[in-house]
Amino acid sequence: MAHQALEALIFKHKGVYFMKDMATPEVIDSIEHMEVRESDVFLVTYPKSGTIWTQQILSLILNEGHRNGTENIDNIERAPWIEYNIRNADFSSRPSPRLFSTHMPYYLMPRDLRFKMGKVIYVFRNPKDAMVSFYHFYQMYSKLSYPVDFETFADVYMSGKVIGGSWFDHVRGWYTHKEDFNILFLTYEEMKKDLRSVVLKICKFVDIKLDEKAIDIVLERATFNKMKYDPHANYSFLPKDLLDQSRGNFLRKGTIGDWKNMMTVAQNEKLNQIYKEKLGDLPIKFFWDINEETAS
Ligand SMILES: Nc1ncnc2c1ncn2[C@@H]1O[C@H](COP(=O)(O)OS(=O)(=O)O)[C@@H](OP(=O)(O)O)[C@H]1O
Repeated sequence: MAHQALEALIFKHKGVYFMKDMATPEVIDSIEHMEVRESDVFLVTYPKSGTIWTQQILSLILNEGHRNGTENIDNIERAPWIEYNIRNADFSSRPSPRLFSTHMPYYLMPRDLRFKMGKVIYVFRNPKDAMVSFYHFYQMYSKLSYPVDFETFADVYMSGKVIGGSWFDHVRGWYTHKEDFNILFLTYEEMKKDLRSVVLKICKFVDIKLDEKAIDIVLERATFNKMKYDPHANYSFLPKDLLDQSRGNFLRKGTIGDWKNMMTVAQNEKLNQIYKEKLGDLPIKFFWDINEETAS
């Protein structure tokens, strides 16, 4: 029953799951033909992997008005989702450089990106923390008629029947097709460990030169505590009938290793096994705990 409640929120299209009532197969299919500009930046993530954090960083890097607080633009408007265009933004009339967000797999992206037009920033997070964050997100998701327990959620997540599909397929797909795109890979964990280096990497990738003072402002405004209370960044602007943040916060804990407080030994072993089967051959390393010195 609880499994059914979760599955009722999504629909499957071309091998991956989307939020019901928020996207249609026609819109998703049309994205392939979207015209891409050289200066476009597509932020791609599996859900709960650092999307809104990176949206904030990119908004700060690309817009002086965002850094000095003179503009009044929500990050969802600045970096609209291409598959969930809830504010009906007219993508073609947006000034450059345009910024877009998406949770889509590589094979549904605009075709022009394959010709190395535009830039892709792919941020991924270890699958255990992404799962725990996702579980808490579902508690706030207003379309879910009653709370789902963690055991059920972990089951559904590991089978990939959640928004965005399987974490394992998403990461594998993007990682093994990276040569097809002009792409920068980042991890949530490296952002946590050394945000300055990540911000410098992003600046280089998007070809923006900022002085030290501007970099410091980006770092300061992208901290967890600053973002938690920044109405342009914390997604409090989402309608309550979509996400009810009185039941939790989008900016919840913002750390590495919270999975240890939630997952049972059996769940952890099961996830490790799936990881080994699906990604064991790839040279990907993660920090699984905030105190780890080197990724494993
Ligand atoms: N500034 C900053 N620092 C550290 N962590 C941050 C920050 N901003 C967002 N977050 C954490 O990112 C998690 C939400 O992921 P997403 O933004 O990808 O969610 S979504 O896919 O767009 O729904 C969610 O993780 P959890 O706290 O583990 O739930 C957020 O807290």
